[in-house]
Formats: sequence, C-alpha cells, structure tokens
Amino acid sequence: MAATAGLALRQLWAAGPVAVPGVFNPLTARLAERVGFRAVYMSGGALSAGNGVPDIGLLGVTEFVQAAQLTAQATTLPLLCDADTGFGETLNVERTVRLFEAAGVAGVHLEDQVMPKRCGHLAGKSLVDADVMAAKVRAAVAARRDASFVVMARTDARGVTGFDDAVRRAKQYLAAGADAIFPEALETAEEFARFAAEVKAPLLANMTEFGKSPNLSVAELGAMGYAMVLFPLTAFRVAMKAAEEALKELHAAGHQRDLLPRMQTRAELYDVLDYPGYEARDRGYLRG
Ligand SMILES: C[C@](O)(C(=O)O)[C@H](CC(=O)O)C(=O)O
Ligand SMILES: [Mg+2]
Repeated sequence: MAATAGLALRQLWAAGPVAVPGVFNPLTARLAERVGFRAVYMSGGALSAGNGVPDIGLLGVTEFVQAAQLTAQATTLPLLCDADTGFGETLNVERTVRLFEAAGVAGVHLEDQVMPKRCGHLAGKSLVDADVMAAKVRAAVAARRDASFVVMARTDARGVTGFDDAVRRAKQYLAAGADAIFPEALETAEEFARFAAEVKAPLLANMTEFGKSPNLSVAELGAMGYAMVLFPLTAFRVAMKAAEEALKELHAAGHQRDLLPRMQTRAELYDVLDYPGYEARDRGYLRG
C-alpha cells in the first residue's frame, strides 16, 4: 500500500484510467471497495442533496470535512473530495486544504466559480478571473503538508466562456501548481478528446448523469488519455430512487414484506461492516 492516500491516487492514475465512484456515505465507500473499485469520491452535490439542500454552496467546510473524515476512515481506498470553490478566498483555501489533508483524504478539487456556485452542468454559472483561481491553486499547494496530497483544479469555463477558455485556464492552473485538471461539462466526445490532446496533465472526466456531457465509458475516456473517470452521483441517484419506491410501496401496503428481496440483508450489512471482526477483537481483549 502507498505511504499516503495522495500517493495511492497518483499511482492509480499513472497506471491508467481509474474509475472513481461517488460514495454518499462511509458505508457506500466500504461497498465500493468490496466491489473492486480502487478509489472513491465524496461529492458535494450528493452531500448537499443528502442533507436536503441544493448544491449551491450552502454547507460549509466543517460539514464537508467531517463527512470526508468519516468516509476516509471507513475505507482503505484513496478518497478524492469535492471542495467546491475552496470555501472562500486564498486564506480560506489554505485552511480548507489543511483540514481535508488532516482528515486523511487523498486530495481535493477546487473550482473557478463565483459564489453562490452551481452544479457544473446547470446554466447561470459565473467564473472568477483566472488569476483569482490561480492564486487559490497556489494557496492550496503552499498549504499542503504532504507534497503528494492532490490539488486538482476544476474549470467550469466550458459552459460560460467556452472551450478555448477552458483550455487556457487549465494551462494557467497547471502553471500555478495544480496536479490535475477537471474540465467540467464538456459537451461531446470530440470535446473530451480535443481537451485531452491540448492539455497534457492528469485529467479527470466527470460522467455525471442528466447533465451536459455524454455518458462515455472508462475505456473510451482512457483511450483519449483521461486518468480518472468520475461517477459522482450514480450510486446516490439509484439509491434515492430505490428509497422513494420502497417508501411508496410501504405506504400503500402497510407492510414491507414484498420489499424484503430488494433489501441488503442484516447478514450482508454486518459482513460489509466486518461486525464479526469487532466481536472477535473484543473477545480477544477480554481474554487478555
Ligand atoms: C461533480 C459535482 O461537483 C459533485 O458535486 O458531485 C457535480 C455533479 C452533479 O451535480 O451532477 C458537478 O458536476 O457540479
Ligand atoms: Mg460539486
């Protein structure tokens, strides 16, 4: 195992495209690990929605970091975290990076939107000047204690000032010290390919659903040169649909018996949690 979470993520992306699913709670991170994923993601969109608010920067850094820490503790996989706009300006970014790093995550991505930020796939976004964002990247890089902690710069320019500005900004953010680039909301496969041809750096492709980008596969994006392929809300959307359907059926029937085959069983849950391991250790400590 790599010495740090950041190093683990860097080793993965160097070895080829790595699929990074969003995990909307720590238990889901354990499921992702068990299924065979090699890295996981904490989505600001899922964290916000899961707490009943839209993804417009309402939750604060403390809430993000607390969720990140619990998630990082639940898995051995490197955890990439959404850090929105960094929760303020350069000095806030310093503190944001230190808190995420201390929480044990592999790295964060920072985006170049103004507050209130939006989901990258919605209209109505505005950008900060590229120089302002470059300063935030410099602050993030200066603040990390472990040089392998990943500072990823996301540009939302494609939907605001256009593709060429997204490329220009990506290059400026790399020059400011960003380790990787997240070009948000590219609109066609051809744009994904062109971006990868023009920006030589570890790149992340965001395959969120119902947005502006086509849902390409890890293999397709890997062939274009993407190092990481993000599925930020896939499990969340499926789980929320399942929860809604279960609640509707329970409400209508007055019992849950027909839902049992669709449930994670108690035994399956305890297995994912390694409940037997806890009991065995407890018995061992008591025996002395
Ligand atoms: C990646 C993202 O930042 C997230 O918070 O998961 C979102 C995803 C989404 O809302 O679909 C984004 O792309 O802005
Ligand atoms: Mg987000």
